[in-house]
Amino acid sequence: MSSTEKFSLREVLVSFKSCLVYDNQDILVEHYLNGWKGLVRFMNSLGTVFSFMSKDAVSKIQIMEIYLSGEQGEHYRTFQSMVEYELRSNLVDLNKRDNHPESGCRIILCLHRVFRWLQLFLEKLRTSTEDSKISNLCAEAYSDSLANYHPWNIRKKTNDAFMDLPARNTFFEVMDVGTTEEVLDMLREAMPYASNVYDFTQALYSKHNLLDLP
Ligand SMILES: CCCCCCCC/C=C\CCCCCCCC(=O)N[C@@H](COP(=O)(O)O)[C@H](O)/C=C/CCCCCCCCCCCCC
Repeated sequence: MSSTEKFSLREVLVSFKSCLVYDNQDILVEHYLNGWKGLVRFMNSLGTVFSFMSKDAVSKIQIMEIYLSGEQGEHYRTFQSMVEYELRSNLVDLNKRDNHPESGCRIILCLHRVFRWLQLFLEKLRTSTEDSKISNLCAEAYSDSLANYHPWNIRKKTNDAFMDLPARNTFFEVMDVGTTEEVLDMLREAMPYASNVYDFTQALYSKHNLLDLP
C-alpha cells in the first residue's frame, strides 16, 4: 500500500458504496479494504502521531490481502464466504487466542469495530458547528465504540493523539472535498452507505456468534 498516494474522500465513499453487493446481502472484501486504504492515507496526512494506528490498520489490511491472493482466495472474496469457509474449516479462535489469532473473521471484526467509530464520528462531523472541536468529536465517538475493546494504555495513547487533531476548518481542507457545504453534502451522502455496511456486518457476525472473538 502506498501511503504517498493522494487521499480522495470521494474514492473512499465509492469503495464503501461498491463493496455492498447482491442487494446489500454481502460485502466484497477487496472493495472494503480499498475503502480502509483510502482512510489510512487520509489519517497519514494528519501527522505521524497517528502512525501507531495506521501501522496496525495496514498490518490487518495486508493480512487480508494475503488471504485474498492465496490458494483459498476465492473463499475470501466476500464476508459471507469468508465466515462460512473459516468456520467450517475450524480456522477461527472462537473462545481463546489459540492457533488462529489472525483469522479473517477476527481481522474484519477489528476493522468493523473501527467502522463503528467512523460511523459515529462522521455523524458528529455532519452535525458539527464552526466551533466544534474535531478532537472532541473523535474522542466522544471513540469512547462510545472502540475504546470498549482496548486496554488502558491504548485508550490513553489514542486519546492523546486526538489532541493533535486540527481545527474543523483545517480538517475540512485536508478532506479536500471543497466548501464546507460540499463537505456536509458528501457526509450526508455517505451516511446511508456507512450504515448499510455496518448493519450488514453486525448482523452477519451476530448470526454466527462472532461479535466477541478473543
Ligand atoms: C472524512 C473521514 C475522516 C475519518 C478518518 C478516519 C481515518 C481512520 C483510518 C484508519 C483507522 C485505523 C485504526 C487502527 C486499527 C485499530 C484496530 C484495533 O482496534 N486494533 C487493536 C486490536 O488489534 P489486535 O492487537 O488485537 O490485533 C490494537 O491493539 C490497537 C492498535 C492501535 C490503534 C487503536 C486506535 C484506533 C483509533 C481509531 C480512530 C481513528 C482516528 C483517526 C483520526 C482522524
